[in-house]
Amino acid sequence: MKQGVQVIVPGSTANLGPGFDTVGMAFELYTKIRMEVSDEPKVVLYGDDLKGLPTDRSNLVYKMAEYLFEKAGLTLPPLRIQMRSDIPLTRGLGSSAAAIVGGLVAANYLAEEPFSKDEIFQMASHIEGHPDNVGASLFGGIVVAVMEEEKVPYIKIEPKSSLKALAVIPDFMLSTEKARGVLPEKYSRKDTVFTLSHAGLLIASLASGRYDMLNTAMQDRVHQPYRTALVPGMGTLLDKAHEYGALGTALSGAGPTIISFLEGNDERLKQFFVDTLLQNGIGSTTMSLMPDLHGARISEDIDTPF
Ligand SMILES: Nc1ncnc2c1ncn2[C@@H]1O[C@H](COP(=O)(O)OP(=O)(O)OP(=O)(O)O)[C@@H](O)[C@H]1O
Ligand SMILES: N[C@@H](CCO)C(=O)O
Repeated sequence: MKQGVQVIVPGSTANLGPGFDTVGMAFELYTKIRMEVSDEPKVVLYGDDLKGLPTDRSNLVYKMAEYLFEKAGLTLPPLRIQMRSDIPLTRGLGSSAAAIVGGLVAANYLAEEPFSKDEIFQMASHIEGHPDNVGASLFGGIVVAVMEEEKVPYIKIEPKSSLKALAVIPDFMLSTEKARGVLPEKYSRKDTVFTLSHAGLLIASLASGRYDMLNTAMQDRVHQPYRTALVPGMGTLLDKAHEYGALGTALSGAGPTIISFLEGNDERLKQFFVDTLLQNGIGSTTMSLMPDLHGARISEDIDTPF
């Protein structure tokens, strides 16, 4: 067994409008995890972003190591896990997916790689319940995936180097569980066809680099209309961001972050985002984001200070 490893995992946006539970895109925004065999179990958290998370075996990353070792039929030794993250927690930028992918990838390395990357993807998708964020975190770029019983077939698309994003992150958390709880069980044929056809156009637009189509393509009727009530100002942001230079805009994952894609300067859009949320009584911060093209990466360097 290997004695230690460091893994860097990108955060991501999921859905991009109509690609609900299907499409994810990774960003240069990272969770860093160092996992080492130790005398006793311990999780050490650095920085403000991870404040409040468990520092014992109940931490999600620790649980992923336990899960992977059990699946491999191995006994997990006590681990010391150190972690820091730039991904805001519970805001729709894939923090849980990055933790799941990071824990599995690090533990797989310690266990001498009993599982392939595709098998890790399957595990991560089933644990998270959908493949969109975990696919982007694991593989980087834009990942389109479908979840079947046994397999999770996917295709990775590389965005053009001109494509970037602007995220506005409201000053409140919204758990994925709560944001999924407001969705209906059934949809009309009209809303299903609307969303299917826009999802098709979204993938064609991303695969061909026809980003001029994104504003039309990123509309959906499966989740955003039901989640609007959870994020004051969201309706205005989705309707009007195009007028401030956005190519297309959506709720990021389960929210509350809203994300726009763009190719030019984002100053006007930033102001519009912050002002609109403020008018709705919500403070926020913005992040200019570049796509991450590589996904989770392993480093054997566990000697430099964390
Ligand atoms: N680095 C981490 N270590 C341990 N647990 C984490 C870590 N990051 C996230 N989590 C867990 O995941 C929860 C957030 O998951 P949730 O799915 O609600 O939000 P998200 O992943 O940030 O957003 P979204 O899925 O919409 O992109 C946190 O409350 C915490 O329990
Ligand atoms: N596809 C998921 C992403 C958040 O985990 C959702 O929108 O609920």
